[in-house]
Amino acid sequence: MHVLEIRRLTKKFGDVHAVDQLSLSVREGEIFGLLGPNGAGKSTTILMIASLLPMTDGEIRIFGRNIAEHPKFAKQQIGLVPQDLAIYEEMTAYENVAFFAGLYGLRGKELRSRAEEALAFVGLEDKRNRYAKTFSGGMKRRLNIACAIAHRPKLIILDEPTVGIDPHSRQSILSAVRRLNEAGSTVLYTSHYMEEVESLCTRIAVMDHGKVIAEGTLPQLTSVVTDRREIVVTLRETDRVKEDALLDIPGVRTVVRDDHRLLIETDAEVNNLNAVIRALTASGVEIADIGTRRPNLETVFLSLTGRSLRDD
Ligand SMILES: Nc1ncnc2c1ncn2[C@@H]1O[C@H](COP(=O)(O)OP(=O)(O)OP(=O)(O)O)[C@@H](O)[C@H]1O
Repeated sequence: MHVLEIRRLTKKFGDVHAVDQLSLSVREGEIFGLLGPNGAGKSTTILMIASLLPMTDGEIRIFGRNIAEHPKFAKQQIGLVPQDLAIYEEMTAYENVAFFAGLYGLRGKELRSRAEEALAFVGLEDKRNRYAKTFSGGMKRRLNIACAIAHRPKLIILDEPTVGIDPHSRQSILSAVRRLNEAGSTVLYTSHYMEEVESLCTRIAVMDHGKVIAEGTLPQLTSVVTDRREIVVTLRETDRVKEDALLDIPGVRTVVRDDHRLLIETDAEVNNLNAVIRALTASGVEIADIGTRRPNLETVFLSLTGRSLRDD
């Protein structure tokens, strides 16, 4: 059964194709990852799924029903955790969750027990009476999640829920997502952190410029680049790097600068590490660290687009 089906979804902002003929399906029970760099179109896609932004073209179905024809049904099935916090600073944690649960039609005893349950889910039960304005960034993100899940939605959509928060809150959020999934919710999770998507998601769509450029399980996605390996060099500064010299080395396919790192995609069977080190030192750069790694989602993105996922 498909919880979500998107067909040829398009959103234009003037001349910008934020989402461009995007099609994908999410099956019941999945944690489906939407991975892409900033500006790929993830948030725009999610806002259209949640009926918060009109689409330019295309179709979205939730449990087989077109959301344009069944907006109320669609809304009941979805719990949206938006990227921008949607909580009230002047209300307590409990009041926030109860308010959103009320918007979804919960009342009385049921509302109270579901609100408590949602707070416990994100580990905020002992902070229930504290005002949201006193919370840390990570606690606000967790409260944001509690607000979206009290009505027990079948599809939970989280838009980059771990951006800019402390490691403890990040782990707590990832664990809450796993437990929500184990308790029966299907999850659509967007991120530009490849490590999160790799460890959390059962299936992944890689997005770039409003389109899905690859889709599958992690082994399926990385199988297209098993003949590759990545040399990751950390440098004191990348100004002096001569990309042409690196690209002349046998086996080297692409060279991408990513902040203070150089990502060099190379054929797996060619032993060219020494040649890379020689080329770098010859151009006068100082190597802080160098290593190789097997293909991961970043390699997949690099080989498909010639850019780093963190090229933002
Ligand atoms: N309201 C808007 N008006 C004009 N352009 C927009 C609007 N919202 C988004 N865009 C543009 O659409 C494209 C996709 O943006 P979107 O926010 O969906 O990307 P994203 O993958 O979610 O990235 P981020 O991680 O930065 O949120 C970008 O080029 C963005 O500038």
